[in-house]
Amino acid sequence: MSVKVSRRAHFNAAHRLYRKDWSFEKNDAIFGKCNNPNFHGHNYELIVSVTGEIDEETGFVIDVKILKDIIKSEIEEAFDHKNLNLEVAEFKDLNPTAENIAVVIYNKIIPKISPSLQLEITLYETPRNFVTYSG
Ligand SMILES: Nc1nc2c(c(=O)[nH]1)N=C([C@H](O)[C@H](O)COP(=O)(O)OP(=O)(O)OP(=O)(O)O)CN2
Ligand SMILES: [Zn+2]
Repeated sequence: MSVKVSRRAHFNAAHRLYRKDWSFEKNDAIFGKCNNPNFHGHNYELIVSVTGEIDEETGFVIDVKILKDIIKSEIEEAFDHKNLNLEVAEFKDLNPTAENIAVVIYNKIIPKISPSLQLEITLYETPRNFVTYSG
């Protein structure tokens, strides 16, 4: 019996969408107000979902306390109240779009959970814009 277990989390972060190898004009044409050189911020809402078989002894797919601690150490402590472009190594040369942030989050969490479990990341950049990545 396969069940999906989810944990919500959130972090606030600043970012700028642009490419260093493009002119300001080209970045402006592609990324518009998201290319503001002074950055802008979002209240990111994160849903981390883990799917797998229920353990017969515990009744858990994964203990949500373990999931909570992984999200805290791997994501919240690394991203919350940070400038993603300037302060988070993964985005030094990677545009911090919602898509790329979701992939980075997936890659940080996947080594911390059992290989028998499937991981899915849903990231809301705004209440209306969200992405989902599952490897
Ligand atoms: N595919 C993507 N498109 C956009 C991304 C992204 O990460 N992936 N990001 C942005 C901006 O960073 C930002 O999210 C845009 O915000 P905004 O347009 O203000 O979004 P809202 O939902 O608040 O806007 P509405 O006014 O409600 O439409 C842009 N594109
Ligand atoms: Zn933005």
